[in-house]
Amino acid sequence: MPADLAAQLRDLPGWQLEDGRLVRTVRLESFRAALDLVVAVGDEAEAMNHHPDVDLRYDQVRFALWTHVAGGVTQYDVELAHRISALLPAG
Ligand SMILES: C[C@H](O)[C@H](O)[C@H]1CNC2=NC(N)=NC(=O)C2=N1
Repeated sequence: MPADLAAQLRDLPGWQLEDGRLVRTVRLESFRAALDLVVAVGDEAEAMNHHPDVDLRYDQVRFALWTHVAGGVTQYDVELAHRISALLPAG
């Protein structure tokens, strides 16, 4: 767990720490938009070799980020959260 995670969370609006995971749920305009987001996040995950837990339900996607080998949240998860946030529709 990064020592300054609380401070870093201030730069990650919409994300919260839940049961040792960095979590965010987003609602998109359609299933297709949600699916496209999941694919785009997948591309980032593959580029980082760091993968989210994804729960896709119609137009809603929940991302839960944690580092398997560490059993909790690390800087990799903070970085992936920023990349996911950057992929979200504005507003
Ligand atoms: C072998 C492979 O590099 C590892 O399993 C990677 C893959 N993606 C990963 N993703 C996440 N979230 N945590 C990990 O520890 C992790 N490890």
